[in-house]
Amino acid sequence: MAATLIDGKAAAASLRERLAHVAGFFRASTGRPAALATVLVGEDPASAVYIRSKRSATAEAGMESLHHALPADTSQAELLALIERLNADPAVDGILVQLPLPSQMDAALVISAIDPDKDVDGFHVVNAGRLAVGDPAALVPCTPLGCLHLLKATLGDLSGRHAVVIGRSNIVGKPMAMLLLSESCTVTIAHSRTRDLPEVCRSAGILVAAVGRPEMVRGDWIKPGACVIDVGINRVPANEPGKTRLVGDVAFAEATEVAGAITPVPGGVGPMTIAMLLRNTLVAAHRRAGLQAPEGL
Ligand SMILES: Nc1nc(=O)c2c([nH]1)NC[C@@H]1CN(c3ccc(C(=O)N[C@@H](CCC(=O)O)C(=O)O)cc3)C=[N+]21
Repeated sequence: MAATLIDGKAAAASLRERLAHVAGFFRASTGRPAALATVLVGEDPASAVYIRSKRSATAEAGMESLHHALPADTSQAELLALIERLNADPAVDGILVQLPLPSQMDAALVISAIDPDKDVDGFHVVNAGRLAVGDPAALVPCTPLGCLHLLKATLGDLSGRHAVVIGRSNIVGKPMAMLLLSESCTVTIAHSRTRDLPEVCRSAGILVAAVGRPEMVRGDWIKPGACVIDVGINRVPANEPGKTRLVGDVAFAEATEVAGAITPVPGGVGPMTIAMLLRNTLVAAHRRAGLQAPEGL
């Protein structure tokens, strides 16, 4: 029996529709749109594509997209000066500095310069700390937030389930584990050094793969009926010469024969990441305006 396909594209579309209503409410109550400032340094083509989708999603939801494109040879001091201006600008609710940054920049230092209450990526150590201690003021990284949304939509209450997260990055693995813990899951964080990784994965009712290795998770690593969330977005050579295709961290064709439900790549977690960026921007905007954000946003 093939697994249920978790349609992230559809879930993201319906979330974005709801967010557009909230954005309209915000605009009507404050007389200004919620605004997201994006910063792109250099011309990495993949980053340019991602920024374009984020900007068009922002505008489509009735929010303002303020973009700053800086040349690849921008100094760190210049970037920090821009962040200071955006921090001080009352019309800016969210600041996103697209990663990766060019090599002359220290990404951790740049992120630490962002006002935590405008840090809609949730990458600032203050937001990581807030998430870790369960402070509702936390802005939570968009990708794990999107994964959690899909898990709850698929499974309902997650409490007591065993979740295995493969990957320990600050952007996905660690915050994902924190979110699952806050939902009362039993959480295992596995990684490249984990002994008997397939066996650990086989114990998971919820398996989140965020390692960045194409199709690493095989069908026989999956517990029958498990819910599998594939965070990987890996570009690999396609059958046709010169062409590429996207695959996840999970070998989809094998996994779908075993899992109860699974996200595809593309069309799974990726679209949810962008929807959650809009969500975080609206949350930040409401807080900054002293307004109560709608329940369940
Ligand atoms: N400061 C910062 N914040 C980020 O959130 C951030 C970043 N930097 N750097 C790059 C990564 C990557 N990322 C994605 C967002 C959407 C899709 C997405 O929508 N993917 C589609 C299609 C992808 C395609 O066709 O290439 C899908 O999975 O269906 C993917 C990846 C956000 N990132």
